[in-house]
Amino acid sequence: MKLIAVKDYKQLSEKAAKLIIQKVNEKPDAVLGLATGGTVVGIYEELIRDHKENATSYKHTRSVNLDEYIGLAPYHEQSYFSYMNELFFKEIDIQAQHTHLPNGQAHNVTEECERYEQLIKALGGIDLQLLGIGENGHIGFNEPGTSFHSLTHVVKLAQSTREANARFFSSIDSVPTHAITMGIATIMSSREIMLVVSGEKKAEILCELFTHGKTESIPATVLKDHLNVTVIADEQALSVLNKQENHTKLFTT
Ligand SMILES: O=P(O)(O)OC[C@H]1O[C@](O)(CO)[C@@H](O)[C@@H]1O
Repeated sequence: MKLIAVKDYKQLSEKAAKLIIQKVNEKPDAVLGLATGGTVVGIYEELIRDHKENATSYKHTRSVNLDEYIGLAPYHEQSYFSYMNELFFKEIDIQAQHTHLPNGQAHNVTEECERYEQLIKALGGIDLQLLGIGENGHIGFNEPGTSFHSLTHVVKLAQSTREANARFFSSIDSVPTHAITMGIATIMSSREIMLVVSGEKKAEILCELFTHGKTESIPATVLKDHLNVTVIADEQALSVLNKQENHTKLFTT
């Protein structure tokens, strides 16, 4: 894993956006794997700013999102469908029919998982997958213990994940209990992966990611097996790792 250390959240957002813009300029019909959550908000803001100032076009770009809650109406303000439309898609020129999320309202969620997996294949696979990380090491909604061989599937959300995401809802009871997520093998099939990590709350897990061997109890450690992963982390997120002896060996950038 290549590590890019940046000063703060602003620099993280700018750096990550720059790499996404580069990808879209190189390959206008790229398939972008997109993420939700708090960390990536600044990246979408940067991409929107760039789209308005420099006219980077997403007209031919396709997108697939990592995950979606089960049971929220698509237009519920906390559905990831709403999140993506409100915070990104409606501000750029991406075509609605080119944007994809799992359907958390499907009658048959197992079939929906299969459909989503086939869709990613039909699009030709993911060129660049953007990832955040949960405090417990989850990627997408793949909680600790998820098989590294998993494809798109239904997950029961860890209580800690529901608590972490409760800040977006009126109360913890309103946070859905289940979600559909790309599996770990689905994520790993992306040609390139960018993991963004910001803030003190992520410092312990980021340190574990770099210092721990590969283990299904820390889903993100699977990324060590991927040949093209860039981690962008800010000073606060790196604060625990920076205290480790020999940590500089881990830095490639
Ligand atoms: O950026 P945040 O809000 O800390 O979330 C980290 C990760 O957790 C999730 O929000 C899921 O809980 C992912 O979508 C995200 O990548």
